[in-house]
Amino acid sequence: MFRAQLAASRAAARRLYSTRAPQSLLVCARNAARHPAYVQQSSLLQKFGGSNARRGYAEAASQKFSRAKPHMNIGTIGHVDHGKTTLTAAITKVLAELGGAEFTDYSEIDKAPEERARGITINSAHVEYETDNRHYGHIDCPGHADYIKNMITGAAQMDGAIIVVSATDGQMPQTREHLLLARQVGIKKLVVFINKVDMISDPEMLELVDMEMRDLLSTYNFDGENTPIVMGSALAALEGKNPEIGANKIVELVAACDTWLELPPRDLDKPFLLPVEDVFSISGRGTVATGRAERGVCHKGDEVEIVGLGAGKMKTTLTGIEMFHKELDRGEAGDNMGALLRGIKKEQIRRGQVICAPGSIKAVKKFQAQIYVLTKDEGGRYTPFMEKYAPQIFLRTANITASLHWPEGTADAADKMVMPGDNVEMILDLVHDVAADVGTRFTLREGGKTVGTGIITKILDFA
Ligand SMILES: Nc1nc2c(ncn2[C@@H]2O[C@H](COP(=O)(O)OP(=O)(O)OP(=O)(O)O)[C@@H](O)[C@H]2O)c(=O)[nH]1
Ligand SMILES: [Mg+2]
Repeated sequence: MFRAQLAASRAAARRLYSTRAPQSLLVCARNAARHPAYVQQSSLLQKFGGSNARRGYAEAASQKFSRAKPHMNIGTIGHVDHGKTTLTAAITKVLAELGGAEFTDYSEIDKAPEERARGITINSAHVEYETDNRHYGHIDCPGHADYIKNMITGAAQMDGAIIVVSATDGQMPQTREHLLLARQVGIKKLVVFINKVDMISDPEMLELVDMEMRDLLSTYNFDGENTPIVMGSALAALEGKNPEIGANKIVELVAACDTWLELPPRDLDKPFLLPVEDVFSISGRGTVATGRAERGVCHKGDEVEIVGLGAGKMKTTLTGIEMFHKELDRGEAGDNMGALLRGIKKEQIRRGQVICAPGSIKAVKKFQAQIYVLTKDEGGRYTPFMEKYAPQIFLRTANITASLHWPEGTADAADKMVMPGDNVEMILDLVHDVAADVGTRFTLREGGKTVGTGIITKILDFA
């Protein structure tokens, strides 16, 4: 169905193009011709991330606060029942009293709405709050599977997280699994909240949990030594009792987020990258590649590189930038643009490649990735697969066959099955090279349906 859609939108784009002045660099194919991941990404972005969240904030802020605070997406992660939702509610409560949030009660957070991310249903609640320095979007998921899906698909990308661990249990399997996933999806820093201290009378016990958590953080390559650890009771804060372990600790926790968690670089500050969606040849002017700029800024006259699908490192110059049939001197992340390329023939560039700042991204042929395999209810496979399974991977606008293998040293690799619903780390061997980095997300498709989603954790082979 997607192919048909794509063909139709391209045809529409061509028709539109043929009715325009030939000088026009066009960007007509943009909407429906976009990679499905793009459609998802942009709608999700609108919903949770980027500009809309900021706009939403700006609207709220215009009534109360200054508009100038930077935005950051965080969330609560950790083992089942350790108090993630209670803590989320408590943060909104305490900050509401300080004028930086609207109180969202436990029950409202826990009946999280369903969101669809690339065919995967994720239950997640989003709340917002702000401190003196920042505006936060905060995500809490009701179930372990939802955290896994959310983190791998980036349905609501977390730039940092609060890992909640109950003082009564200490670290548990999902504490570890969420830490590993946080590492895999590129979260660099975490803050720890040791919860339920109201149930512990022995201070040595708390010290033990503190030490254990620092060790565990270091095991997963976080800065265990310096990570702030706050001990308190989310329930006390939510119920407005014992401020010394309740509200005061929430204030301390939020201050730790403000100072320890680092703001992600804005898309505009990253090196320029434009995934090529379509290519046109415009008589008298040359070759134009169209697409939606993913990150960075470009200017007319910039030197750029074409990467992926056997391009090597083809260098060229951006001789024109156009949006909505107007010529511009500058394009930036989020723009649907046409890029006129000097000395490049139409046959030399194609959908699936990227146009980027020279040296900013490499073409890869083999990588390791964390993959979530969709269940049949999510539209995925009915049956398990084994090593050497070869689906199509959709990465930005590229569509490439890849074969899956277990990492070296995996026991019983030849017999090991991957079941729908599994979260696995595997190696992908690509038929063609593609521009990609650690942290790049992709989907796995087979017979026209999405069967999985993944994020690159390690590059193993460059083109
Ligand atoms: N005594 C005590 N109980 C707490 C505290 N924080 C949370 N709880 C209780 O622990 C239970 C689990 O809390 P939740 O906030 O639902 O935990 P969760 O981590 O969101 O759980 P899942 O979403 O199911 O993984 C609830 O019964 C809470 O009332 C606390 O500080 N002290
Ligand atoms: Mg919960």
